[in-house]
Amino acid sequence: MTGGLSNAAPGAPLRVSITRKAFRGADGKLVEAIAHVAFEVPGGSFVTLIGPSGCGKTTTLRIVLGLETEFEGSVVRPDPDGRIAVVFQEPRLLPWRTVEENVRLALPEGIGTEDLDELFDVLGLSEMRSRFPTELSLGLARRAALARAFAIRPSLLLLDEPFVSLDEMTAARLRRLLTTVWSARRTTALMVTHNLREAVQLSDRIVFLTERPAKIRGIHEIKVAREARDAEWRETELRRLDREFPGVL
Ligand SMILES: Nc1ncnc2c1ncn2[C@@H]1O[C@H](COP(=O)(O)OP(=O)(O)OP(=O)(O)O)[C@@H](O)[C@H]1O
Repeated sequence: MTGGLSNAAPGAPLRVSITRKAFRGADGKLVEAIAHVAFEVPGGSFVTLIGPSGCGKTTTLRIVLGLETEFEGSVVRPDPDGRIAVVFQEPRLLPWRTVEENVRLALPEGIGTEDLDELFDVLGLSEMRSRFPTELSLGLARRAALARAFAIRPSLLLLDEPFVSLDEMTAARLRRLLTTVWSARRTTALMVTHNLREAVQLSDRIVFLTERPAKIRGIHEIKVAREARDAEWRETELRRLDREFPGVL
């Protein structure tokens, strides 16, 4: 069955309600990926999906993106004319283009390049604009991928484990940069991660999923302002979530 994918009014939430998604495996058997996953991402907020490996997180993002159309349920996107930006686990930059060219190539018609200076500056990429992706560390390449995503002024931003396989210091720096750039260019964002620390630092809402086939295990709201989430607050919050959702931390 093909699920509904439509666009709501600008500023509206992203509404996801997937009542079933199954894949046919190579052996012909059906693999149930998602049993029932329903949540909202309020307009201009940052929501994280967290759950065990293989539980259906990327599949949920692919459904929101419109790449998977065979599912039961509905997805209502926030903006009828809006652009969607995606940041994948791998930066996916064109190796034969410079950092700046990679970003410019993503710009749709009607989006000027005048504020790219500010974007590169915020992301600490000003000196890297004319470098090629092979000349960048993985951390810098991830920053370039963030620049490319924010440059198009998306009304919906999807992030699929954007900081996986980085050392903790680099990942922490990137999380801070993401918070800064997202605060400056606020958009409705949905991120997938395995990392509860990351979720606690970045999110307004965390959606916990069960093992495959994914169901909602619980939804946790974070009302504390990001700038007030210091190390002590984060540790207390993590302990609280670890008690409520054992095994995630
Ligand atoms: N195209 C496909 N064909 C068959 N099975 C698939 C396909 N895509 C995903 N699956 C299966 O669906 C389930 C959910 O996959 P998905 O990639 O969404 O999980 P995930 O939660 O993102 O995993 P991870 O955290 O490891 O990235 C897995 O069992 C996976 O093997």
